[in-house]
Amino acid sequence: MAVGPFSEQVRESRVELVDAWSKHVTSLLDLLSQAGAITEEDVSLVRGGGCLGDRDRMRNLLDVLYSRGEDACCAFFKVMPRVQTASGTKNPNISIQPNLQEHLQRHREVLGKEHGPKHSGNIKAKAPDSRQAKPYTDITLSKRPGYEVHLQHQHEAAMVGESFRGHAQESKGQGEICVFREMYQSLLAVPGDGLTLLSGVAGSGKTTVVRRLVHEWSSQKDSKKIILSLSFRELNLLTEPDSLQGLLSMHYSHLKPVLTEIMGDKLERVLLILDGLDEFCFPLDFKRTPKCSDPERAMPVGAMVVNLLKGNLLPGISILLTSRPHAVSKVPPELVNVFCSVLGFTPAQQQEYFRHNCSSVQAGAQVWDYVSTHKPLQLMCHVPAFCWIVSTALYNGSPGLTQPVPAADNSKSVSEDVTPSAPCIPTDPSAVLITSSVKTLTITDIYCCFLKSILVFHGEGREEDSRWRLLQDAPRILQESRPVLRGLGVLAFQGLVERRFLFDCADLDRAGLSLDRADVSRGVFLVEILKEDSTSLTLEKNFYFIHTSVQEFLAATYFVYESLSGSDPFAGQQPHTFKLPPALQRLMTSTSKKLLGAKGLLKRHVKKALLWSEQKQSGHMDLFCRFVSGLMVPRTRLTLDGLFPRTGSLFCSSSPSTPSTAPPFYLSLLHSQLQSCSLCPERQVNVCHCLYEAQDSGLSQRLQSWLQVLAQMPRSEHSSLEKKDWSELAFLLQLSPDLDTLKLDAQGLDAEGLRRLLPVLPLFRTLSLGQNPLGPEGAAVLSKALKTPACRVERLWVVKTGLGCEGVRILSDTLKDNRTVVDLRMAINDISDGGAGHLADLLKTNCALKDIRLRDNQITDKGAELLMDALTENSTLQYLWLFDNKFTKDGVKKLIEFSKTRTNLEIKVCV
Ligand SMILES: Nc1ncnc2c1ncn2[C@@H]1O[C@H](COP(=O)(O)OP(=O)(O)OP(=O)(O)O)[C@@H](O)[C@H]1O
Repeated sequence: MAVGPFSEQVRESRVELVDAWSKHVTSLLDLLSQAGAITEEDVSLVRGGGCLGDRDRMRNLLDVLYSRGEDACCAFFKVMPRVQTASGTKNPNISIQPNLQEHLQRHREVLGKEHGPKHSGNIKAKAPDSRQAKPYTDITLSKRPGYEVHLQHQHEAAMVGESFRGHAQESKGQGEICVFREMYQSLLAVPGDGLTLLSGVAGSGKTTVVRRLVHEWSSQKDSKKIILSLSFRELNLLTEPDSLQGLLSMHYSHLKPVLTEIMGDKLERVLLILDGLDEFCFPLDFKRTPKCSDPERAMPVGAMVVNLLKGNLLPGISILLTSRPHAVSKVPPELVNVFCSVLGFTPAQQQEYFRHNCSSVQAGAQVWDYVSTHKPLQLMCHVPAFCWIVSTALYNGSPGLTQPVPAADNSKSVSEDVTPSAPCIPTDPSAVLITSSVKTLTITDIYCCFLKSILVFHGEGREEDSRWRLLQDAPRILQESRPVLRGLGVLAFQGLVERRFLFDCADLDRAGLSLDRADVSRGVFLVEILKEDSTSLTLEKNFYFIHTSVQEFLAATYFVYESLSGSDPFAGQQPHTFKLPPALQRLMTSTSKKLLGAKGLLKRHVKKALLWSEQKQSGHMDLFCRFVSGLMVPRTRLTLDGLFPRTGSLFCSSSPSTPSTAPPFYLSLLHSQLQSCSLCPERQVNVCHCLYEAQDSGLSQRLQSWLQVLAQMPRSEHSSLEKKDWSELAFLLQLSPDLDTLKLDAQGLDAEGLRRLLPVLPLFRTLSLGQNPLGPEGAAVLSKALKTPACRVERLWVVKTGLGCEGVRILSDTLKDNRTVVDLRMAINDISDGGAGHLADLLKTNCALKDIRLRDNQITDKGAELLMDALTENSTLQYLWLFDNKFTKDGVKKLIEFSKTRTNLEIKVCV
């Protein structure tokens, strides 16, 4: 039985509680049993056969609650306000600590316990030794006044590491780099900063920052700040209007007696944390929500949040709001005082993370060595949640991931009598991964190993077994896990289709995942994959996958499993459309199976999945498709041997060994998707990620050729780039965090090619794209890149790119709002006086450009006049190159004279 603050309060306030609540004992019993906090047996025990009075029944109830522990006592305090509202009685003061300081001390203790450091998902993690005493690895953040939004239509996994690119060189315009301690100090300062918005991709550590902040504050007795912390996941459960006062007193019942005092004259001391805006399912209408400044007035929870963020409710408090990037734009920029981004772990912090979170220093070093030599992996490891997934996968080591390496003698004999597909097993499992580089590592490989390691090593009663015995037994364990994995897959897939990330007990039941069943190892597994959402605002249990990428992986596992088994993964997944009766559904499936055959059906399903993701331009299916592509590789599936049905010679009749690429039909499906011009650039890059996961054999050669192009090396005879697919280059560039300059002069790059590079164009400081047929359409693409809020382009070199007057017009319009480009080179573009006029308009408002080069552009004296006129209003331009244009002698003279009048401006012209 867990004793905590609520149990203590039940014990200590026994007399007051009996006095005040005996007359409500029947309602309390009803609500507590509905909430599952007490059992039927408890209820009859409390009633005592019907002959007891209210006070005795109340005493019995308190005894039962105390014996049931902290959760039951907490439930008791939560149902109290409901009884109170229903009966209309005034709340009896149950406080035993009338003094504000004592209440705040108690509050600190409660929050401190709730926000204590948690070990990552592994419930069987060993007790931390002295090396692991540090529960958090420091994380890198950036901080700046104001607001920043990210590229839309991009899966957040694709944005991983992008923020670091900008900061590697300097932090100009991107905010200053800081660490947790600085953020902690500014958030706990009195008075505070108003609204601080903390943005970061999934798993980047926002909630961990919140936990650490609250935990450290709880032990700082002299802190003047009073922290109140709520998560949007909890707020989602408030379907009925409520007042802020009601909400807080329900959430923090121990603060109830002093809430009015806190909300009265202590507002500048309050820090309200609202965690996970992206999960909030109610609309936030900042324009039309009625203003409300009364904390006692009931309103829908969306209106409450709007009024809090606008400062109508509790004016003067500080707020820390956390969100994934895609939801940041829900908040109007003018309300945000400080914008922080979680950049994640730097390589040094990753190394430190592995040192502290692997079972030994040596294991940590090996994992780091491996990660640091695999760029795609290292890029993903900027995100702490990936570090955990990667270290679990790598450390536990699944030999299925790689080819066998020469095994130690003693292990060789062991491996020989394992299943035929099991590879040799060396003495140290991690060594398999660390030493072998036979197979390219994909993200799917990592997730397969992660899942296998949890299933095989983390089950109840497995710790005594040797790792080798367990690995030998893995196919059996995986086969036995099929039902539970299928259930998780159904849940994950359905959630993905409906964009749902929180599931209730009914969802779990429908997926056959009832947690009540007495299957211990299955329970343990579920606990590691599905986290219970310990909401304190209602008593309903909710669950979410430990990380969204794990949900996406399990959805893909389910999808591929069903497709390989000849079933339709989409069956029953269209809740809003007409559903066939199950018998008819089965009949149709078996008929199409006969007509199409297993191979035809599989083709049909994967095609549908790819098309489906293509239609979801939001990108939320990107990672799912990557995993499906990875799992189409028979060798990758081998890591989860025992789980997938054996497809025999379905797609690999000619191959005696397990194929290490996806079947040809699948690869050609991806290639034809890549050719499609209707796909948006981000989706096209994702198709390349899919090709990478599917182990397309030509991809690595083509990437090598792209590297030669980037290095401006003469194309080798054996170059595999007969036809350039610019999406592949965009893919390659996404994996290259160190690139600062994109130099693609004279590469035949046209507007369509440039469009495919769009996701990466804004990331570079120098874009050198001269001598390419870009034309005005290309200028329009560049314009989109320059409009991206995260744009870093400083030097835009588009010499001889066929821009013409129209292209210059498009670029000039965009540059009016751009603050990053300082150097614009557009010689030999035939821009004429019309183009010069557009640039002149630009110069009247732009304060960033320092250098413009316009050699050989058919500009006459008229164009020169327009430019000089505009330059009288511009004080930032330092160089204007006008060689080889069509000026008269008079025109040249005027330009030189004008230049002399400007000390900071040099105009170059042929004399
Ligand atoms: N500073 C840290 N030190 C060690 N581990 C960390 C740190 N930050 C995050 N982690 C690990 O990453 C996991 C995910 O972190 P967290 O839940 O804080 O991310 P998040 O940004 O809130 O994600 P989401 O947007 O999905 O809610 C944690 O469970 C923990 O294992």
